[in-house]
Amino acid sequence: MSFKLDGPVVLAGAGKMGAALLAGWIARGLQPRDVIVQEPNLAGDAAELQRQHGFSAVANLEDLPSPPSVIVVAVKPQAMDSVFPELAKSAGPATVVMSIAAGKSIASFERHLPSGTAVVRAMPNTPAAIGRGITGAVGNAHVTEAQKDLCASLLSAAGEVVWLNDEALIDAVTAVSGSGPAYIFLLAETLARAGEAAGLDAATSMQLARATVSGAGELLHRSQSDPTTLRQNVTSPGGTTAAALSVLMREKGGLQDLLTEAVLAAKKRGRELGS
Ligand SMILES: NC(=O)C1=CN([C@@H]2O[C@H](COP(=O)(O)OP(=O)(O)OC[C@H]3O[C@@H](n4cnc5c(N)ncnc54)[C@H](O)[C@@H]3O)[C@@H](O)[C@H]2O)C=CC1
Ligand SMILES: O=C(O)[C@@H]1CCC=N1
Repeated sequence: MSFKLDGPVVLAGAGKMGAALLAGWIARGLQPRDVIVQEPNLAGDAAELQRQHGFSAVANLEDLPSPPSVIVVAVKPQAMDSVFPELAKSAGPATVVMSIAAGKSIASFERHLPSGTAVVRAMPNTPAAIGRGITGAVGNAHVTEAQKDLCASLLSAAGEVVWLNDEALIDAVTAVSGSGPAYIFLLAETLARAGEAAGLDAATSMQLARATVSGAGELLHRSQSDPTTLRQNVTSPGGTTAAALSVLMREKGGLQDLLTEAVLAAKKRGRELGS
């Protein structure tokens, strides 16, 4: 994968999501000398990546040596007010600012950045760490084709990219795929506990649940069939799966109701984080 750069790629915030993106970029050929991480507390996966690859790190955005091609903002939405003034000083006229912060609108960045600054708002997810993430993204009118290509290269190093033509959809993307991995991990946890209730020991039940969730995910990934067909393939008429699905798919309070309520709660929280 090629990254066309006029200046460094700066990652502001190398926590869980920032480190996942960074791992993807380096794995797909972004040279560590082209990366600067801004992180007041370099630890965990990001510190390990630095040990392995030796990119530079600074504590503050004001310490950057030259205007970046792109600043990827991966700090918590709640911390953004302290980041905006630093961003405004460090972004040059050719810098694209790409935020992955939940809820934070393009307009909130534009208010703090010099007029005409290119801003992309993106929402990735943690499978980015293994190149199997998916990101929804949308840019403002100042994003050039070259800047869009650069952002697309950085995001596609982490998996699939879906460009949206309406920023209003980003909170829904956040609720489905940004937060979505947590729903699937909860499914694995819950399935393991349910296995214990059915008589299995904890370790065996977790082994079965983990392999089932990851195997079903991989089958969905590789198969041409849609999820409905794959589900039907498991379900023998009058059999065990049908018995379980009659509980999960019951008309009131079934998985459909619960997941819809959960996704709408995540979407609402995204809006709140932005205001
Ligand atoms: N964790 C996830 O699954 C996803 C997270 N996001 C977004 O990514 C962003 C980061 O989330 P996580 O990586 O989960 O959080 P995190 O807390 O693990 O990482 C945030 C990092 O930003 C650093 N940071 C850098 N400059 C900072 C400053 N000036 N003030 C405060 N902290 C500063 C913190 O030290 C920390 O390491 C959030 O905005 C979140 O909405 C987006 C998609 C998925
Ligand atoms: O929980 C959050 O707010 C972030 C955004 C999407 C996933 N994690």
